[in-house]
Amino acid sequence: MRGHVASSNNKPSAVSLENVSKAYGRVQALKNLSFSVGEGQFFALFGPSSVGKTTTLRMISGLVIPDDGRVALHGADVTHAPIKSRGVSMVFQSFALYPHLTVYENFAYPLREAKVASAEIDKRVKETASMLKLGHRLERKPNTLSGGEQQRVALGRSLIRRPNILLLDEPLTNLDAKLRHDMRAELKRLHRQFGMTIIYATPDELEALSMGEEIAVMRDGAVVQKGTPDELYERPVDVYVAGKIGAPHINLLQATVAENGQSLKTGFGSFALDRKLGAKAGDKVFMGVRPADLEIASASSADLSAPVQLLEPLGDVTVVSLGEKSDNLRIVLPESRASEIKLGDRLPIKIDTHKIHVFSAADGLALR
Ligand SMILES: Nc1ncnc2c1ncn2[C@@H]1O[C@H](COP(=O)(O)OP(=O)(O)OP(=O)(O)O)[C@@H](O)[C@H]1O
Repeated sequence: MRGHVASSNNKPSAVSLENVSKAYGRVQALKNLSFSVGEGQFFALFGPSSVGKTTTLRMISGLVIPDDGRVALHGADVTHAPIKSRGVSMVFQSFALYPHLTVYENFAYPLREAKVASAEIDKRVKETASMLKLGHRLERKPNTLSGGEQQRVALGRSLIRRPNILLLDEPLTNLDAKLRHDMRAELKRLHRQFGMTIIYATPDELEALSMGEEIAVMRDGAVVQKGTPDELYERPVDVYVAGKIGAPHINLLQATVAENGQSLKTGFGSFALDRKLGAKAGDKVFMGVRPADLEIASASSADLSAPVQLLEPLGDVTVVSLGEKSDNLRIVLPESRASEIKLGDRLPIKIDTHKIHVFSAADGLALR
């Protein structure tokens, strides 16, 4: 996939991985993985545990050499280039700080190594500490800090070098909810201010969607789909991506393609589609519809009606599950509307047919 090296405007990508593979003994951590990241982009690498996110970042930084494939930075092949020459800085999930040095000296260390002048070091240490709310901890040693504070020191030690490419491996995992929220905003601000390329690995969907200008969704050591949050939400390539992107999760109903190839039969009745599917009558599929694309309608305009099985209040909205047997449809209602509803009530529902996704039951791929 040579086309991955350059972005659409022919400028080289900041980072490009082409068909890289890596095995650890019998574990195939990465399999023919390819993706590219534009210069200055905030890019998210998203997928569950063990999918290969850390291995991918380590390969970009030079800590792991691929068994096969090619790694390029700014258009130059670095597959076998030494770590130091790459201009890449990585914050690990399990951060390693210098235990005998104070927070100040942990921050200053990479700059002293790079022979930066003391006045500049002092300025940057204080700036970084204040940004990470560590100004009052500068004289402490790492082992006297909380896990979250230690993680922020690790982050600061990478940021202070103003790297061209910053790799962040689940950097906010150890922080409490409030600090995570603040740190996300801080990272976005830093990105705007310094314009470096950031690749941010996370198993957290909301984090990937809120941080990433583009997101690569990973499964089994490969990228299944790369796109903006909207592209992934609107046009998932398969049932896996559809299920990973969007909260509450997309509804997936077992369905059969009807005679005309243009409607689906489900446990909730038949639904006309706005297009003819590339599938045969009788083919088994999944009909995907997002909770947000269902609404309560008047009885005369409803596409289906079903009893309320479960009400899950989430504060300002409530997730309402409808259905009788195993088939189940979730819709999201404002709390004010949901408060009028009781278990067992039959609700008339309208589906936005333009928003129906169809996936092959055989291989999970989207049928357009
Ligand atoms: N040094 C290693 N030796 C052996 N196996 C490894 C090594 N590093 C990674 N693996 C294996 O490779 C696979 C991918 O691991 P990786 O750490 O890249 O996943 P991840 O998506 O970052 O997961 P997590 O979110 O849990 O960190 C896993 O099955 C892991 O056990």
